[in-house]
Amino acid sequence: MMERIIVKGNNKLKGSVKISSAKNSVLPIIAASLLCHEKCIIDDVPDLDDVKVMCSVLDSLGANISMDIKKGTIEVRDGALKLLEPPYELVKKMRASFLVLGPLLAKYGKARISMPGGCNIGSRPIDLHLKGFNLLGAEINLGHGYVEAECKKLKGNKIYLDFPSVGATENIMMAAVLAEGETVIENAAEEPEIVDLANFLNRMGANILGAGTDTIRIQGVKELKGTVHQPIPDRIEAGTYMVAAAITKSDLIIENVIVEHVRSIIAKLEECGVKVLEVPGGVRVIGAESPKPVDIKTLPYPGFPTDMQAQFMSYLCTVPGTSIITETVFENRFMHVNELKRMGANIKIDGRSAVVEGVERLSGAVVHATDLRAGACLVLAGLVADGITVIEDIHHLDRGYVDIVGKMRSIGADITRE
Ligand SMILES: CC(=O)N[C@H]1[C@@H](OP(=O)(O)OP(=O)(O)OC[C@H]2O[C@@H](n3ccc(=O)[nH]c3=O)[C@H](O)[C@@H]2O)O[C@H](CO)[C@@H](O)[C@@H]1O
Ligand SMILES: C=C(OP(=O)(O)O)C(=O)O
Repeated sequence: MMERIIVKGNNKLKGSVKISSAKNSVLPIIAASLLCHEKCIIDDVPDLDDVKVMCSVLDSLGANISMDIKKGTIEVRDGALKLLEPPYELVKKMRASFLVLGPLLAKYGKARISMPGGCNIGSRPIDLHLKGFNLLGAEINLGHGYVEAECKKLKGNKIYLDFPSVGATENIMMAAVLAEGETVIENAAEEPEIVDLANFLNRMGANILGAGTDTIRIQGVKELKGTVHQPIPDRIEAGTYMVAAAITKSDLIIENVIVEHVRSIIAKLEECGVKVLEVPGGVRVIGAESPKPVDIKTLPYPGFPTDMQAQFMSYLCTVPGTSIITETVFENRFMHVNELKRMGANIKIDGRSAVVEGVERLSGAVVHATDLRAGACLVLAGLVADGITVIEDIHHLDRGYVDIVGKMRSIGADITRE
């Protein structure tokens, strides 16, 4: 029998909850530790399935990697690899595995990796990653579902991204740190996780300027050394608990939040009438008794994150009036709509927009998580639904939320896993 999450609606939440380190920072940082032979230590790593998969990818290549879940540290050392081809079985589990391509190419001049393919939120091509590697001088061959990349020595170049892709910016940045000369990434992604990765690389001895803006300049260096790193807090996990406070009309403290990273989420909550106060190390969120509808458009950072779209939709399903949510980052990220409708939500999809009419009450139902954030949106809806919500396919949640059941229980939610 598959595990399920059971939520009983109607409890107010209270107290405080601590946010873990950012999954989307830790994954590229683990990949980046392949770039040197010395020991890299990553502290406070979140206990997530995706992090374990990334460790297995490095392990499969022959890197000496260990994860101490209790202490929350990962150590990677002596990356004398025996293999430059991560196994398909691991790559297909998680798209972020593709981020080892940049480091492998830079350090070993060669790699072979299966194409990650589509997933529930869109087709997710990798053309921008490959265009970048190509401009750095790599020869790329595609065939039989694999990408083969090879180069003698990468050479810096100017790379314009047609879209500020997070993964392409990271992959190209990791390849360029060991290339000869200067690389300039234009229209680069500006997400905080890009800055965290650049800080990690710079501490290893790389020379990267401009991470966090749309132009990143990388001067190649000969080699990198080991370092110790503490990743940034997870802004999407923080946003999810902020919405938990809003949807249940509760007063919650959310600890370990960099407020700057959640500005767009705060702006939208405040537009609804929710109070968000800055407190030392985090935020206090006080739900609105009579919230107002809002329109939301997902955009690359600093715009509203697509990874918060589903969770915010759950909230807006309970806010009287009409809200319009437009998804511009992924072409198919409304899989949660049908599940929310099973819980009594009134949502109509019109192209890349969802028109949400707030309903008086959601009703508990058996629903299934179609992807990670869809799973979170169902937990949030379950917190206020009439009766019992049963969420299936919760392995998606284990990819990206540290102990969501334990954390929600600790603030008063009636939620169990069985
Ligand atoms: C592990 C990780 O960090 N995942 C995040 C990362 O995913 P990921 O790095 O995959 O997302 P991207 O920023 O690359 O994708 C954004 C858009 O660009 C398109 N695209 C991307 C690459 C490419 O070569 N060609 C192309 O067309 C994608 O199809 C998508 O429509 O950023 C997304 C956007 O903030 C988040 O939702 C994910 O949680
Ligand atoms: C879409 C996400 O992750 P990934 O890019 O790993 O699929 C996410 O974190 O919401």
